[in-house]
Amino acid sequence: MKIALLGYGKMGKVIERIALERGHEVVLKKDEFNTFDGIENADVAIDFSAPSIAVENISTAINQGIPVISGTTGWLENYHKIERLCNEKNAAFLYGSNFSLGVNLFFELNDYLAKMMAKFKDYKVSMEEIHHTQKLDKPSGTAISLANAIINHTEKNNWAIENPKEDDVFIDVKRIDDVPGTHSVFYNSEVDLIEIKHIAHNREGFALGAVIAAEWIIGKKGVFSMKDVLDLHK
Ligand SMILES: NC(=O)C1=CN([C@@H]2O[C@H](COP(=O)(O)OP(=O)(O)OC[C@H]3O[C@@H](n4cnc5c(N)ncnc54)[C@H](O)[C@@H]3O)[C@@H](O)[C@H]2O)C=CC1
Ligand SMILES: O=C(O)C1=N[C@H](C(=O)O)C[C@H](O)C1
Repeated sequence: MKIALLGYGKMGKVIERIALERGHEVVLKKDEFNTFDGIENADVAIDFSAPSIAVENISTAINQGIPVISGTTGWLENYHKIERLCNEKNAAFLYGSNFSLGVNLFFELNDYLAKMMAKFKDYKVSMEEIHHTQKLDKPSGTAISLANAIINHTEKNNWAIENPKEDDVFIDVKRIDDVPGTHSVFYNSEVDLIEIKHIAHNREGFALGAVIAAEWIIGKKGVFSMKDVLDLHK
């Protein structure tokens, strides 16, 4: 398949290598120094760019009728706008806060644990996310997905990265050089601590997941998530 890479930074480069290894072709590497010229030749667009540019990248591809995979985080206040555009244009769009298989399994584990812990009020839930110092958004998109699942199943109503209120899930955000992404969920009581943790060793898992999602979305119409790609919940 012919791929337009929207964003050609740390992730765009790993995605390019994995896509070429899997026999695909890259027809556009869009960054801040060029235009969308050539996007019309793509079968699919993969957006790993920046919070400020993601909506423009995704809308441009959808308006051309090109299916889009987006892994960019930090733009979700505009998610419904993109969802509407996708439906209006009868196009295909898939956002994932994290494309790695490991994190998507971790999401399932987090969901199960949150459901189970909801009735054990002695345990206080909190989270931690650690990423490299170049990351633009906080908390991470993955941390927001994890927190939203906890909010769905417990009496928590929101998440907070500072001064948490009683009904907030506190997310402790840490930035340390070269950390690809570490997420932990804690349930702490007076007597013990339950912790679940995912550590990405590198960016390969994110990139492979994005290419697999791009292969999967060809020929489909609608708004999807990684649950659809991985056939979880079926
Ligand atoms: N969903 C997932 O599995 C993952 C998501 N991410 C997210 O993907 C995004 C990109 O991550 P990285 O590649 O590490 O970042 P990066 O900073 O290394 O690369 C971003 C690229 O976006 C493009 N870009 C930035 N500003 C632009 C502008 N104003 N106009 C046009 N192009 C622009 C440039 O090509 C830049 O190199 C981030 O939002 C990050 O949080 C990162 C890893 C995994
Ligand atoms: O910016 C990153 O690097 C990452 N971003 C995603 C996020 O915000 O959750 C996914 C991964 O943790 C790496």
